[in-house]
Amino acid sequence: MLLEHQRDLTPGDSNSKQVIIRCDNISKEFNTNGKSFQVIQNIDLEVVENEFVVLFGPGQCGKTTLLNVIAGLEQPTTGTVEVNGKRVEEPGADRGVVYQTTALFPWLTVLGNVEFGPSVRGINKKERRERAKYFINLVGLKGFENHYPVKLSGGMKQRVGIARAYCNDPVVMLMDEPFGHLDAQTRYMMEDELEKIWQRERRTVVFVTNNIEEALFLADRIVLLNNCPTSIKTEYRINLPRPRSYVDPEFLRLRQAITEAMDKSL
Ligand SMILES: Nc1ncnc2c1ncn2[C@@H]1O[C@H](COP(=O)(O)OP(=O)(O)OP(=O)(O)O)[C@@H](O)[C@H]1O
Repeated sequence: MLLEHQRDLTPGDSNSKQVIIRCDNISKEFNTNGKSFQVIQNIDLEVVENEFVVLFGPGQCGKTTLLNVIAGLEQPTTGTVEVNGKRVEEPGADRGVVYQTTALFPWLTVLGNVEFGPSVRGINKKERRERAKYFINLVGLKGFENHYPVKLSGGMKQRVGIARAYCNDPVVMLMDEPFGHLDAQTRYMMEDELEKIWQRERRTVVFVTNNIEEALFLADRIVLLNNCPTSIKTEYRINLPRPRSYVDPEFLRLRQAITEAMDKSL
């Protein structure tokens, strides 16, 4: 059944906004001990400026691999990725990444971690400190600038990870289950915070999750992936007003419909 939200999903159809991420016929095979294992099969995906796209699909279907290909951490076996018109061949500062467990430098403070990227890029101290403080503030960590990571909770570490990625002024944010390790209450809070941050500091986002509530809370568009080797099963434009309510009847209806669609792809 075609949901109302699945209409208008041809690439480039999103109000004619500029395409920022273009994945063209991506396939990925891993070779382990002489055996090849296909994880991604012929994915075409376009993400337009400031769009929040969620990659949603069954466990181990290949979501992280696809994100890593966009990040330049994995090379596709066939196909190409472009970000802002530039071919992706390796990781780059134009792509900020946030992972499930954020690897912060333990010997640097919150401020040191957040301004690390701009300092490597040669941004002068005054400018990078101002930027770092702005983003530390934005993620709700004002007052923790001089704390070391070991003193921070899991949620606070993820906030630092988000501030660090933003501080490097990326064109796109790539987020791989950034709240997957948090307890349920903190996770809801962080989803809410991320939505607010994104409303203030718009970026093109690709966010990986296997949590349907999280996907519906955050996405402009949910890309539902098939089981491994993964391909795009279908897509849903999520037009619910923001901030969203987890108990809104339309939210619940979509939650059920998308969950059922995913179950069929298992
Ligand atoms: N470097 C690698 N070498 C070999 N196989 C790999 C490699 N990276 C991932 N895989 C395999 O590819 C498949 C997809 O993994 P991937 O982590 O991309 O899926 P996922 O959908 O993100 O999983 P999850 O929902 O558990 O986060 C898995 O079977 C995994 O074991």
